[in-house]
Amino acid sequence: MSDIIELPSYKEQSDSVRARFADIYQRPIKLEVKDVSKSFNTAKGQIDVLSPISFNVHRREFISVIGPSGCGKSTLIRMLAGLETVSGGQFLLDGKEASGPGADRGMVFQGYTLFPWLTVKKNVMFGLEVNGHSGTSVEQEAMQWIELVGLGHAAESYPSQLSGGMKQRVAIARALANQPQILFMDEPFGALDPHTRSQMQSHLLQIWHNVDVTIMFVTHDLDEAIYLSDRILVLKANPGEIQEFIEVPVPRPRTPEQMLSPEFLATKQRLEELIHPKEHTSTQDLPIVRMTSVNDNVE
Ligand SMILES: Nc1ncnc2c1ncn2[C@@H]1O[C@H](COP(=O)(O)OP(=O)(O)OP(=O)(O)O)[C@@H](O)[C@H]1O
Repeated sequence: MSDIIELPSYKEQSDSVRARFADIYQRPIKLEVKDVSKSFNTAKGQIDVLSPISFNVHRREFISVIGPSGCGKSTLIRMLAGLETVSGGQFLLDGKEASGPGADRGMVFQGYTLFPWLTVKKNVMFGLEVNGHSGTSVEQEAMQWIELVGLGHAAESYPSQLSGGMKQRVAIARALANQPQILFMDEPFGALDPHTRSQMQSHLLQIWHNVDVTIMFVTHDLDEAIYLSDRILVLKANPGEIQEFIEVPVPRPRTPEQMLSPEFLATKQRLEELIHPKEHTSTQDLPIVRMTSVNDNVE
């Protein structure tokens, strides 16, 4: 008897998943990306990093962006966050052309970007004050966001007293405190150990469940992309282009146990095909590398 499990197509959706996507597409378009491209002028000449790409993101969607190294994921997110100029095309936020950074867009990076000389509470208050909030309500507002990310007990701690996961929770609180329409996250959990990373993923889903915010999340981790997202934007490199925009067929609410479900594995298989096509070679195709003497009995 064969022990190979036949996976369903990643395009197969249960009724509840299909209904969820129908609901998402009915929501207003939060972000409309129209033929946005990017080239850099370098000493060696012009590098075309992103070909014109177009896509829409609906209100309260969770979108992940994945693709091989150098395909332009960070560049795309940085342009949409207003931290990098676009070379061509435009993007609209709530129907209005956006350019430059604004309080309507928040950003969380992989590196810890907290001020080490300020407490957790003061770090979050700083973000609010920079964006024009003032008065006694700033402290209360900051505390609300700190509680939301589960760090009420650490409000008076300094960043050096926090673990990596806690620092990223403060960064999320600081970004959300300005109530952005879209939160851009660039490999925010990339520096965390696997256990903390998976805790942070569940935590982020919980935060997103409680806050009216649309999220675009860059990651290299296929499991992370599937676990978190409604849809996954898969880019290819040289130049960066959209390969596929995948609707994740895994039902919500998500739990880590779903990572072994047929629909999760089918989606992962599809992402592997798109991102690591060369790794789908048989071991017979690999060159033989002899690192031991052929006379050694190693088996
Ligand atoms: N300021 C810049 N000047 C010149 N080239 C740049 C600049 N920023 C990015 N690039 C180039 O653009 C390409 C895309 O970079 P980007 O960081 O967006 O890719 P990425 O998909 O996020 O990569 P990774 O997965 O490795 O983080 C790379 O070849 C990079 O060297």
